[in-house]
Amino acid sequence: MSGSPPVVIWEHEVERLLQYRELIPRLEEALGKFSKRDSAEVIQPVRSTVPLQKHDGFLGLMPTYMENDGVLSTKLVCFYNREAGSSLPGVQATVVLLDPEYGNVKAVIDGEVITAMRTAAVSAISAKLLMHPEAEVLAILGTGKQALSHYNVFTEIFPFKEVRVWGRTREGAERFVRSVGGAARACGSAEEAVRGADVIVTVTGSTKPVLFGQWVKPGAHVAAVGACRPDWREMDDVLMKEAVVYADSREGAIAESGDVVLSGAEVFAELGDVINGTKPALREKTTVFKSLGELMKTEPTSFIIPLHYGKSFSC
Ligand SMILES: NC(=O)C1=CN([C@@H]2O[C@H](COP(=O)(O)OP(=O)(O)OC[C@H]3O[C@@H](n4cnc5c(N)ncnc54)[C@H](O)[C@@H]3O)[C@@H](O)[C@H]2O)C=CC1
Ligand SMILES: O=C([O-])C1=[NH+]CCC1
Repeated sequence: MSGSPPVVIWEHEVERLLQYRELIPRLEEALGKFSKRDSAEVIQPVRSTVPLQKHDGFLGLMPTYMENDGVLSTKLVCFYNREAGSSLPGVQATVVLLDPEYGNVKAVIDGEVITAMRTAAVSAISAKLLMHPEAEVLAILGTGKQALSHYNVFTEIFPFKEVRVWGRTREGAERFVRSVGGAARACGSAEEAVRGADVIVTVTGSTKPVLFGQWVKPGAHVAAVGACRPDWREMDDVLMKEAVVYADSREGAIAESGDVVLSGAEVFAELGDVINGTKPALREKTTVFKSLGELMKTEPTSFIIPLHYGKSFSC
């Protein structure tokens, strides 16, 4: 096996193979394993980041090893602070799967769909655990790739009665609404989108707060996905201090989230702690899930390979 060249699996194939109904339970299991901090289950250091100063962006290196599952991979992700109207992508990713025994590369997999779907699936897990069970109104701030994957999974698995979308430009929000067949409402301001919402998803490239605590309904759940640098924000101090804060990785949130670092908010628990039953899901409180994306690019990667080979492939 070590002599075989790597297989290349690209966007359309990943799209064909990944399904939320399979991804969500596998990610729940992986989040739980990670929070046990058992090195035979998952080793995943906080992402190393290389600044791309000239291009106002960063390269993130995200290795994971799951010894018990025999899976070793790293994601390479570039993310940028783009000007309004830029036609360049905000995030680009590739996942490399290695053989842990030989050290050779087994597969190079497009990371766009994995990043979009995995991130949205983990936010959906946070909402499953932390939102009010009768939540009716979803607000999405942002209109890019993550906005679309979050719209797709949240409307697939929860019965929201209303979906509101706000974007940096009115046209962007209207374009987004048309792209999902008109089932959402474009809002003229973030405040209009957020007031009274039960669940709020922030998926912007903003480096300054776009979501303010004074707008947020008590008891709402916020899945905060953007602002993955220690000096970038999506939420203000009021919200960060009022809410109970959960994260995918405690170390990641403390090192990389400007909303956590600059507000001084405490991370109450990881989602994996809630899944493992070691920390409570405080649904009645206002909750923020701070997603850094640290976790489990490996998990979808590992099951794409057998699916690609019609289940008969052995690693
Ligand atoms: N937590 C995680 O696991 C992940 C986080 N991200 C982050 O999520 C965010 C969204 O990612 P994508 O949808 O892939 O990017 P994208 O480039 O497709 O979309 C970004 C959206 O943010 C908007 N935006 C940019 N600057 C803004 C500002 N100052 N105010 C309001 N809106 C603004 C853009 O108009 C666009 O609608 C980025 O910050 C990205 O770094 C992306 C992937 C994974
Ligand atoms: O996990 C991920 O792919 C990213 N997190 C922050 C920017 C990209």
